[in-house]
Amino acid sequence: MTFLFAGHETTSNATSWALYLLAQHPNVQDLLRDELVKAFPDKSKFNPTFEEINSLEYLNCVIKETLRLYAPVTAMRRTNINDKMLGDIFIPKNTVIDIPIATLQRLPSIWGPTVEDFDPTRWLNPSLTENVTNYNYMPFGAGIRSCIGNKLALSEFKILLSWISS
Ligand code: HEM
Repeated sequence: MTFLFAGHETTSNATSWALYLLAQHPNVQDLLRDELVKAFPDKSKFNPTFEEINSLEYLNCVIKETLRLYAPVTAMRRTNINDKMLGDIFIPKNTVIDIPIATLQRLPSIWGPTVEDFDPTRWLNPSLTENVTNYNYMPFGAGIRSCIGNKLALSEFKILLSWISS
């Protein structure tokens, strides 16, 4: 049941947003299609391996940027089990902490003035991603309870999008 709920809605939601963004940005769609047609010239033989689908740089950027702007899981909740200092803030034991994934992924202080833009190439530009870490870009969560289906989801998402876009 967990796999059904955690694995179905999230990936279908991400794919829908990717298609919406591609429809809004035909230039991105063209660049993606160019990469796909080059990698898989004969669509009737489209059956990529894990390595092949993950070697596509622009596709990877489109996926990362979609998950940044429209994180399917918008927030996570944790309860700290011990008293803790976070910088100079004291967090007492048993405090419920919300981790706002979607907000972190749209903070101008991290992503700069183009934060609201759908710009897959930001992932190729170190000056636009220099402040990005696993703790402010985390569509699959972070730490030991992060998404167990991460790699499966990314492969599924990439294959679906490639099939539709090529
Ligand atoms: C784009 C697709 C997906 C996204 C964005 C996503 C995101 C996440 C996030 C953020 C968490 C942590 C939630 C929390 O701790 O409150 C999580 C946990 C989890 N995900 Fe995913 N997920 C995706 C796809 C999948 C798939 C395909 C599966 C399985 C087939 C899956 C199975 C799980 C499971 C079992 C957990 C709980 C792990 C644990 O508590 O140790 N997810 N996911």
